[in-house]
Amino acid sequence: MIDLSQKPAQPLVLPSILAADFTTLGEDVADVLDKGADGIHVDIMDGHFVPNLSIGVPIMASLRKRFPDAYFDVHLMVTNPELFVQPFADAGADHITFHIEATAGRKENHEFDLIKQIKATGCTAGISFNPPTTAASVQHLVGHVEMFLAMSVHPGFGGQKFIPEVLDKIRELSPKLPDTARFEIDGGVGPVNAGDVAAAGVDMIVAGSAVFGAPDRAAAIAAIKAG
Ligand SMILES: O=C(CO)[C@H](O)[C@H](O)COP(=O)(O)O
Ligand SMILES: [Fe+2]
Repeated sequence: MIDLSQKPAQPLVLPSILAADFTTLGEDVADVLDKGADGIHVDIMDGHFVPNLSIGVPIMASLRKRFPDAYFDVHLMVTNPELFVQPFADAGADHITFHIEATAGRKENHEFDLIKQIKATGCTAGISFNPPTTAASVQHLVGHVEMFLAMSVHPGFGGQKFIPEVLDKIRELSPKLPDTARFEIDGGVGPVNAGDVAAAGVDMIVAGSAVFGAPDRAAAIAAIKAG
């Protein structure tokens, strides 16, 4: 089980099930957990915040039922995160990340209400920010969330090309985090750039295609951890 308050010796690797085969999802998840994955990244898309749909609460519940001890990192790419926090927590999420962009135009301090709502469920809370969003836009949440998630692709689809400019934002923000908070990156990360992202200050790596699409998943996970 991942404890976000502890800095890991090596970056943690969380395969995104967006790149799994949904007809054999349980087998794919069992396989990557067996091959060294530290947890599973669950991408939730509403067709509104991002131009794609993915999965919903029943899949989360089935995964938790089959994998009672696994760590599930839920990434909400939705316009109204407040509607989905409790359902995903009830379905078995350990951690819930929402997007700062989803709070634009909402009432002042909406992000603090969301963080409070997530923590009230017993989950840890994360804030995500898209490639065009500055690190300064989320800096006021240092000390309030257990995880920062830098998107290194435009959210909505797996298998996209890594946007290297995001590394500058990670270098800017990561030294400001307390030891008890983690920095995650999501999108286009694999063995070829894992060393660069770790050097920039990331200690949790989401990898979809680079793990599920690898001929040797154990080797891919080990290579991402090793950088
Ligand atoms: O949030 C996401 C997309 O919005 C996914 O987690 C991400 O794209 C992972 O997939 P890959 O490693 O294939 O890029
Ligand atoms: Fe994601």
